[in-house]
Amino acid sequence: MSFMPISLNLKDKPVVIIGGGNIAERKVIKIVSHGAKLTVVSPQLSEKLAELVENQSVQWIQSVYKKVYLDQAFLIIAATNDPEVNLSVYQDRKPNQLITIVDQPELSDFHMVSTLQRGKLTISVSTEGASPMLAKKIVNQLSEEYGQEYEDYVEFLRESRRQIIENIRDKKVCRQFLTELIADDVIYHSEREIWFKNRMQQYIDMQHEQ
Ligand SMILES: C[C@@]1(CC(=O)O)C2=NC(=C\c3[nH]c(c(CCC(=O)O)c3CC(=O)O)Cc3[nH]c(c(CC(=O)O)c3CCC(=O)O)/C=C3\N/C(=C\2)[C@@H](CCC(=O)O)[C@]3(C)CC(=O)O)/[C@H]1CCC(=O)O
Ligand SMILES: NC(=O)c1ccc[n+]([C@@H]2O[C@H](COP(=O)([O-])OP(=O)(O)OC[C@H]3O[C@@H](n4cnc5c(N)ncnc54)[C@H](O)[C@@H]3O)[C@@H](O)[C@H]2O)c1
Repeated sequence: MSFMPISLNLKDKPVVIIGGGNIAERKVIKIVSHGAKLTVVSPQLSEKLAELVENQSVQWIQSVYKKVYLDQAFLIIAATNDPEVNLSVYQDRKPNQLITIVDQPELSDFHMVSTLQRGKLTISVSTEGASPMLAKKIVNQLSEEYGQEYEDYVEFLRESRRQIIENIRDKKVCRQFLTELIADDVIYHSEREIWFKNRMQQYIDMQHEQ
């Protein structure tokens, strides 16, 4: 079996995590940063999770696991330290609910991946549970090649692409210009906005001459 990587928009989506320990904490911090509506079900919470509950970033149901808590969930994470409880969460889920069981990668519908974020650029690495540490190591290596400068660069690409599509009618020319934008010397160009403006003018002039 192989897992297909996709990017999820979790804004305001209900996510339920069973268990409030170290592993739940790591998952919660990532999920909250993507705007999900998170509920943690657990008799106890780690210190950091308690802080998130305190500042209302996360809702806490102070209880042991019960099936009813899964009702509204879009995603479910079974993250207790009791394999039997994690397994019942798995068995109780509805067919349209996606679940991760932190101690059973092969039963899970999805895995959290190791990611490098540079603004709108996301690089994700997965080993499907074979070695999360290797995933992390590869991300660390990539973080040197794709430094902070990519955040501004990808913003520049987004805006430039919008302008190109708006102003250049010929699809082939459009593609040629878009390809020029991803050359290495553009990434590190100190005055790339000016370069882009001039280049755009050249393309527009060529368009008028035809
Ligand atoms: C990517 C990352 C995201 C995140 O968790 O946020 C993540 N684990 C991370 C770190 C990490 N996890 C573990 C260690 C200790 C070293 C070790 O044991 O290897 C470290 C290293 C560290 O902490 O530095 C132990 C571990 N992890 C799993 C098991 C269960 C098992 O294998 O049975 C055990 C053994 C439990 C035990 O028995 O002790 C299972 C899963 N962990 C996953 C994701 C999913 C598969 C992702 C993939 O393979 O690519 C999957 C299947 C399910 C899931 O949780 O979604 C995050 C990357 C770090 C980062 O980027 O910061
Ligand atoms: N996926 C991963 O990345 C990863 C990494 C390391 C370990 N693990 C696995 O994750 C498990 C949890 O690890 P941890 O370090 O977070 O453990 P932990 O002991 O810190 O936390 C366990 C949490 O589960 C809660 N809990 C226990 N029984 C419960 C129940 N019936 N209902 C609701 N909550 C309940 C506890 O109150 C506690 O908050 C480990 O047993 C291990 O198998 C997974």
